[in-house]
Amino acid sequence: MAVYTEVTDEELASFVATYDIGAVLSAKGIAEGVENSNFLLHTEAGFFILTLYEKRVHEEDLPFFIGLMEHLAARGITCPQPVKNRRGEALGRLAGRPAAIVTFLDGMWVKRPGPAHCAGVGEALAKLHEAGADFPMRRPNALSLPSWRPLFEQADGRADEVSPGLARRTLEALAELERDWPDGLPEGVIHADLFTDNVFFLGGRLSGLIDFYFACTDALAYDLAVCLNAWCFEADGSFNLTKGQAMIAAYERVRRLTDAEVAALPVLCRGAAIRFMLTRLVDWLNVPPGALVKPKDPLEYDRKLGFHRRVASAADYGLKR
Ligand SMILES: Nc1ncnc2c1ncn2[C@@H]1O[C@H](COP(=O)(O)OP(=O)(O)OP(=O)(O)O)[C@@H](O)[C@H]1O
Ligand SMILES: N[C@@H](CCO)C(=O)O
Repeated sequence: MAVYTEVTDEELASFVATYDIGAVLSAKGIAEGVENSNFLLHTEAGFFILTLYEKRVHEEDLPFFIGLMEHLAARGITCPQPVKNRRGEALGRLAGRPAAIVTFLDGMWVKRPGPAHCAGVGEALAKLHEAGADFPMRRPNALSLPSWRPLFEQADGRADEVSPGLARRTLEALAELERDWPDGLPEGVIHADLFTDNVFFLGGRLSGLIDFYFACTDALAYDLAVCLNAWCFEADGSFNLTKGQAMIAAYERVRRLTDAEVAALPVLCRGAAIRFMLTRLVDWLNVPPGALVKPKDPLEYDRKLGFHRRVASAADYGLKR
């Protein structure tokens, strides 16, 4: 459960009193997520999500995230909407952290996605890319290639404690990525963390997207690589070609990939895998004392990286041309 910051009843009541959403009836820490502290907030006006932004979210980036959620919603993407306080502000401070209240989205995330869910995500991702095209703000991806070696260094020589050989495999993959990382691909707003727990479904249909706190300006096809990693592998570590096909085809029905994006897909998938392996590794080795959080397994992404390093072309992910 991700609650890093505890909030007293008094602090919460006076924070909520600055909004027009009635008094607090209850607030429960949410048993999912690893990044921020999230609470399901029930007030006299209904249900909301209260988020306290933690270590990886920089306060100066919050206007980008808040503005993006408003921009996307205005273009038909269902995502949480920041609730403004009586002074018209979407961002406040609570228990010493930056904090916001956003609207509650109905739906459930799926633990075992099938090809139809993957198709839903492919379509939603391409629509998000199109809807973000005229978003005026920019935010560089703080977790792209230049950050990976420093992240590995934060693991402080302890990678092999997690799995023998992990340090060598990671350093080899990093060197390949530093040599092969593509330039000049079509860029725009990307979600950058569209994992299964950030996509809600209602009655089999995709009903909304959440957790825009890694969103940034980067190669659009990198976002597809993140989703192929997060949605299209089986528990035994194998890549499910049917799911990959469904996701890529649905994406391309909305936005066709360029030849350069198709050629770059394998290296982008390797990059996405190492990004999540490294943040998981650092978190695995540094669980804050007393935090209610279950760190995620870095080795899942080490295995995915191993698969991508053997891939020859985008056809191995199910792209048909
Ligand atoms: N707007 C929302 N409506 C409904 N439920 C939400 C909303 N925002 C968050 N949640 C719930 O809270 C959980 C954690 O939220 P979120 O994914 O934003 O946290 P996080 O710590 O940033 O997680 P992650 O590890 O995915 O980065 C979600 O899985 C979902 O159950
Ligand atoms: N989605 C990420 C956690 C949030 O960055 C992961 O599964 O590692």
